[in-house]
Amino acid sequence: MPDSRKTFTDAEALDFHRLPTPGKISILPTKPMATQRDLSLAYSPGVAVPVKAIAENPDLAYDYTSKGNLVAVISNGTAILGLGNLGAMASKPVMEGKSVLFKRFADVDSIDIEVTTQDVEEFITTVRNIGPTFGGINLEDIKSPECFIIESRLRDELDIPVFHDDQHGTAIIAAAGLLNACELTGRRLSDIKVVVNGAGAAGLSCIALIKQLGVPHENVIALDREGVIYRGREKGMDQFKSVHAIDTKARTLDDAIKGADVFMGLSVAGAMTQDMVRAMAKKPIIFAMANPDPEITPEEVHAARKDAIVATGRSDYPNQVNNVLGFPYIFRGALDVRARTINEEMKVAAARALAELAKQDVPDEVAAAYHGKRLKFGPDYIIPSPFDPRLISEIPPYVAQAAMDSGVARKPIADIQAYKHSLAQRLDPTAAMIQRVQTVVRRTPRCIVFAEGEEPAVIRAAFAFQELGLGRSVLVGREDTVRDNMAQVGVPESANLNIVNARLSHNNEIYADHLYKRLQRFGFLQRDVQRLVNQDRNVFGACMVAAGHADGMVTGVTRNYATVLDDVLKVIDPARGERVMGMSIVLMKGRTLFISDTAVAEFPEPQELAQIVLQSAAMARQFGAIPRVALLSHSTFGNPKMERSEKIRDAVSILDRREDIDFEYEGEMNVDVALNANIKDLYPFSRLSEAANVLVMPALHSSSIATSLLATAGGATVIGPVLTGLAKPIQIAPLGGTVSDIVTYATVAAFQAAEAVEAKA
Ligand SMILES: NC(=O)C1=CN([C@@H]2O[C@H](COP(=O)(O)OP(=O)(O)OC[C@H]3O[C@@H](n4cnc5c(N)ncnc54)[C@H](OP(=O)(O)O)[C@@H]3O)[C@@H](O)[C@H]2O)C=CC1
Ligand SMILES: CC(=O)C(=O)O
Ligand SMILES: [Mg+2]
Repeated sequence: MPDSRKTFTDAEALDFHRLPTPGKISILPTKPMATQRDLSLAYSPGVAVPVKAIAENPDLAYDYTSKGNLVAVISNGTAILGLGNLGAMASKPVMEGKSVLFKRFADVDSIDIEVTTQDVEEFITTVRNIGPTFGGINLEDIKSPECFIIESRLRDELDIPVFHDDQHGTAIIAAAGLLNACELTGRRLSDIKVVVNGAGAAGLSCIALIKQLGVPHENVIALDREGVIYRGREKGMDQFKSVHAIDTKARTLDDAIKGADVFMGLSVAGAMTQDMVRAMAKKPIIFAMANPDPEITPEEVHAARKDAIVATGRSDYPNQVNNVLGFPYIFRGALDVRARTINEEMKVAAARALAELAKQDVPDEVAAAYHGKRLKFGPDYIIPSPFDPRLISEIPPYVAQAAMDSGVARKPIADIQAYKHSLAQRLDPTAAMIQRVQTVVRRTPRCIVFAEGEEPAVIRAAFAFQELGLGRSVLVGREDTVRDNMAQVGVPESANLNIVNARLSHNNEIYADHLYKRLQRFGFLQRDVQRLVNQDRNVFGACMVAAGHADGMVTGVTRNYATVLDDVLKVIDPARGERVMGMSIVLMKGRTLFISDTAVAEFPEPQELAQIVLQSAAMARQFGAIPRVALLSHSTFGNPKMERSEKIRDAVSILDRREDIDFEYEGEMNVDVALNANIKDLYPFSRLSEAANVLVMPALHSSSIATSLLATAGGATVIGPVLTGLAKPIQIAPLGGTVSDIVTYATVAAFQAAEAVEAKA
């Protein structure tokens, strides 16, 4: 079945996994390993001290090793998503994916382990023997009924949480969705008739949890490949299915679905038909949760019934009922109290907390995940989105509290409110920032010119930009070449990308006139500017933006920064009262820094530095930060006395004389004083209330060296230099930039254009 929703090609999925480094995870040290002394402490002989301590008291492994924040994702590949038994090795991409989601959503360190056995005893022995290494074990994609035996035995034999995600993770999310869908359709759990297709790991666990929440045993019909699981059936039965067998005349899904209120699919793609949907009760609730393709698509359901509430396991439809909403947060809460297990109380607490969260007002970041659409509790929003940044603070405290109340916490949390507040800081700021930018862009989609439109990477970026709902893309280039390259990189003809050939454009004359007016007194003849418009794609693209035929431009992949900037400045002036400058956004764990000027002014004078401070603060604000600006130097508040520091001191004095500054700034100071709260205590008169987040550098070489160093040696993500101070949004991507670099810069250009529109409104 061709998947019309897919926004990537198979080749892109493979490249994503292969490049730049194979796989999705790596391991980082948390201690310095630089000196002989470090080595003596970390390894022999220093390591002997914690070894002896743990030998005496194994619980100390939580204090002296990474155990307490480490979860193993373990599979044997016997039920990979809905793809079936494809073996341990084939399951590795999914398991790495789960590991990366643990980290991304809940800052849980996680490693995937694929066990190459389908023998239950062998699998149990393997996991039992390696179990104590971890703070918890997440079993994944192990087929039923073996998964039930494996999980139950390991839960008994290990004193850490062992959680089969496909069973309980899925059940928790499905139960949360069901609670809300019932509320929306005026149903009580005690009255509903439920059909569950798929009586495996996920299906049977969903049935158990919804029964625990109040759905009567007789009201649930379960089906497997053999049809209805009725009392007395013999074929294909086992003790786990038998528990849910009921007295019924129904034998097939067609029989069972008649008049049902709820359908839960945990089986395979295409198992449900439109006729079955039509046969259900009023306002049917349909959770088609098979992955990667559901039992029935939302389009098919809605074509058959307008009154249905539909959920799937996929991220590209509303109502994603997927265990990604559960396992990161459930383990976060469990690990933080060093829980011995994840029990029923903790699961119910998670389900109820998730259901409640969907009813609260939705923040912008969530809207971003839904292409800028505002969400409100209702049929298309019964469950929070996986990108909801509130999940990390809202779900784990309930899980932790339930663990404490039910007596399975080794280390109770004394102040649960303080714990709740600490959780948000675990999120990587990169994702939050990108989401904030995308929210604004999607709310006001803009048209962006990709000046180097014949380049394969640029074509792919333009396609991705449009597919991500960030705006319209215009490629500048010769149509034949662009189309040939589109075919080569697998961008379909139907992609609807606008291609403009500079030489053939009917606006050519307008652009040449515009340029001639600007350049005639700078040695350019009419024919010179005509040649520029025809031949220089940066000039042509910038002319499109200047004339209002596009909202912004991205370029820079094929030419050096200075040349590109020079081309652009031929066409576009600085904004009134501003200077053209570059700001780099540096994202490191727990910290976002804005560094400027990283692009233009080589040795800024005091007046220029003051202007850089003003623009940097404004831009940091645009990106969602409360600016605290440090004007950096080699010296701190006059020590040591240096000639170059005088300029910085003068810039501070200029700022001091202004009366319109509504943000914190201070200088001159060295970077350690700006960023290190302890050193800051030596200067109690400093006007920075906390560590600085905007660093204004004394010169271009220092800003450029600092940002490159952070990126290469410090592992930071650096976005930029983001160009600012031009009258129109133009962004210059790095020479040889990747597809994702180009998309990022195009998004920033679109963000600046959208902000300008919003500021005018
Ligand atoms: N959205 C989510 O978060 C999650 C979704 N899932 C999805 O649920 C599905 C099942 O996963 P899981 O429980 O782990 O796998 P299992 O292998 O444990 O169970 C699969 C079940 O589906 C049944 N089945 C297979 N084909 C059909 C069919 N045509 N009609 C009715 N029943 C059928 C099997 O029947 P039999 O017993 O006769 O073999 C079995 O009971 C997968 O598609 C998976 O992607 C799973 C976990 C989470
Ligand atoms: C989501 C998931 O775990 C599955 O489909 O198996
Ligand atoms: Mg799974």
